[in-house]
Amino acid sequence: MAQNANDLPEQATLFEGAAPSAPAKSPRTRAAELNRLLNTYAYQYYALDDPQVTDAEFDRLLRELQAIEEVHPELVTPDSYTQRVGGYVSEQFEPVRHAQRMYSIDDAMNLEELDEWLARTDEALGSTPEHPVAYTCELKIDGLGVALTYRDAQFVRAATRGDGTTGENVTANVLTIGDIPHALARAGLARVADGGLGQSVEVRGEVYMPKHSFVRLNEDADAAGREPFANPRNAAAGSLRQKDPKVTAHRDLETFIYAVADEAPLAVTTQWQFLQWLRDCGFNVNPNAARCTSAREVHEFCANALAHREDLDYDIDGVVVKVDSFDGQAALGFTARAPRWAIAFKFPPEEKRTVLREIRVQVGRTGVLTPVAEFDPVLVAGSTIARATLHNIDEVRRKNVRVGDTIVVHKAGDVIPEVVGPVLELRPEGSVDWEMPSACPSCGSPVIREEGEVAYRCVSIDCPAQATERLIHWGSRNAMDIDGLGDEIVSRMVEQGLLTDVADFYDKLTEEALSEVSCGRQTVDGDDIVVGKTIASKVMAQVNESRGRGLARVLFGLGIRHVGANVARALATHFRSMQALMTAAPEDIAAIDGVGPKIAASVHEFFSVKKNVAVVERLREAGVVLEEEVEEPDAPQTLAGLTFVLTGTLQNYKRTEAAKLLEAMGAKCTGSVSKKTSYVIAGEAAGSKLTKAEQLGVPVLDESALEQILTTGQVPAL
Ligand SMILES: NC(=O)c1ccc[n+]([C@@H]2O[C@H](COP(=O)([O-])OP(=O)(O)OC[C@H]3O[C@@H](n4cnc5c(N)ncnc54)[C@H](O)[C@@H]3O)[C@@H](O)[C@H]2O)c1
Ligand SMILES: [Zn+2]
Repeated sequence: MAQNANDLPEQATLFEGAAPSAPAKSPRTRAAELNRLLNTYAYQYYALDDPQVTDAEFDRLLRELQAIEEVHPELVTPDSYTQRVGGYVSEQFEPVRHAQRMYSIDDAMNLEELDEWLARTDEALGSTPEHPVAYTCELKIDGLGVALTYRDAQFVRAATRGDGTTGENVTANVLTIGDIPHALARAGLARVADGGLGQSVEVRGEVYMPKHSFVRLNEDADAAGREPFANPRNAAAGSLRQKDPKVTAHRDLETFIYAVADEAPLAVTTQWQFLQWLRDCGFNVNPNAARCTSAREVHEFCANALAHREDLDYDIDGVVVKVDSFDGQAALGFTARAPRWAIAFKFPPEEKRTVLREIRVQVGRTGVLTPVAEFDPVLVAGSTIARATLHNIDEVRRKNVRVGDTIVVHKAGDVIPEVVGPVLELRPEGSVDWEMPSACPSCGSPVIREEGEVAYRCVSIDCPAQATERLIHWGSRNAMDIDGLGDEIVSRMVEQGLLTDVADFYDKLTEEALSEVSCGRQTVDGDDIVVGKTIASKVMAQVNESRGRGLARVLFGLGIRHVGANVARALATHFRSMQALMTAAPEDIAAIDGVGPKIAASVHEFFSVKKNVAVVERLREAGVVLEEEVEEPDAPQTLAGLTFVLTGTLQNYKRTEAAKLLEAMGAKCTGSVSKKTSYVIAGEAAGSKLTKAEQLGVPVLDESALEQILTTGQVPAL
């Protein structure tokens, strides 16, 4: 075990909220004030997907309110924040009343609180050394809770948690999420009271955005001058709660399902069995779960989860510990806002204090000036960070940070370094608000701020910073992916005139010249260290290889304003060749899903500049592929593991043709019926195979069922 949960990092004191020295208020006043704050913050968080304080700060305020109410029960009102499940129902969506309430989960902020809960629960359920109470430990996915309803085994509705009683109907949006089965798979239905027919089953889980997709989405937001999302949870919520499901479809969302509204019709008796049932039904279930029968095992699971938190491609904010047996759960029941049979062990936020030394302005490849906080290096969540983007001047103002401030930093969604805010008590005297420079720090041209835009930019065509950033961007991971092209080396090459535009990589740069470039470091004797032959040849091999990356990456790499990785892919998929895109009318570009007039205008503008067209032509001459091979997406392998036998005459298919289609979804098709056959599909005048199937009890489907399988990828309930 790499880390013991007892060694959890200490939590930094937070920067806002009631200062410890605030004059004592009456409990009633403070409780009212806390309720007001909590409601405001919750509204911004749930309704607007735009949190104004950190989760740790929010939880601290909630805890303070709970503590006051514990001592003064007379202050507990039905509408106190402690009595409700946070969340809002936006008028954008049709309201949905949940058949069973959706709850929050009480928190354990440290191991002592977790142990207290375990001891209390053990006691309530009469745990003994011979028959210890079992707990299922699961990762607490930091996403957005949703409820999915299946009727007659078919997906019919999705709703957000909302305020727990009423949620938002987001069915159309959820339909665009790839991993949600449209029909419950057979293996799971076998364990529903009447085979699933006529039953309405509501499962619950979390919609989340993978970390790598969150990073890409924010890169796109930066390229388009849109506001980035604060963390993957907000990105997921913002993406799902869209008026237009088409927008949702372009966002990468995934799910983990872990609960059911009413377990009565299911032939399972524990959470552990239930998770298997969900898998049998075809749901995505998180593989990192454990059934534990002692506090020690629960601790181990928590420590392990914390140690591996960063290896996961999704954000987790703790571990949920649940009483395993459904009978035990029923015996304990619920409070007003949470089940008594579950607890969320919350990971401490990895927040650190450091000192902001400088706000440096970076000139991006599109000329946007970005303020970047440079602070004393600190170790946060496993790596040392020393800078974080502040995005734009509005953000600098909102965060209220000044050079010289002691600041709190963390990693948003565990990945992106971020300044949380200043520790105001430690602000040095005489500090002043930071101002955007009026001239470009790279070329000295005056900077401008376009009407209605947050960004300041340098519009000088020959700005060397823009050239450098463009060249670095061309080599970046989501663009041409040229490994070994460090920022320092690129800017040296620009200074030395080796590189001016991206075509130079292919028709000008030589291994020889690259090997002589200084990499910005010096030997102890003060001599420049150069790139050298070995690295130069590796980089040039990557440059050569990058010729074949395809149109989408080229388009993204060119750094056209508003064209992020996702838009580039949409354009490449639609037009398939640079030529077609370059000659396309703006209306045709704008008509593509997820593009629109603003991007279309920007693309059109880019190709109306002669210099840009010349660079593209040189890329073509240098053998860079400017076409996109669009592969037809493979059908999801929803029938994997199933064996079919086709017999008789089908009306609309040849048997071989139908077999091919089933095989494309992962099924096996054989010629003879055995005990291993999952299904026989029988057309007209089926003979001995049908009889054999009936003898062996192999289920028989007709052509309309086949039709359903081919359209939904799932075997309909029998
Ligand atoms: N920053 C802010 O302004 C702000 C405002 C409001 C709320 N919040 C944050 O939101 C959270 C409180 O929200 P909450 O009431 O939804 O509680 P919660 O998110 O802490 O816990 C309950 C939720 O956990 C989810 N969950 C994830 N994995 C699960 C699993 N394996 N099993 C069961 N449930 C699982 C479910 O959706 C469940 O509803 C806190 O973290 C709080 O800090 C922040
Ligand atoms: Zn400039």
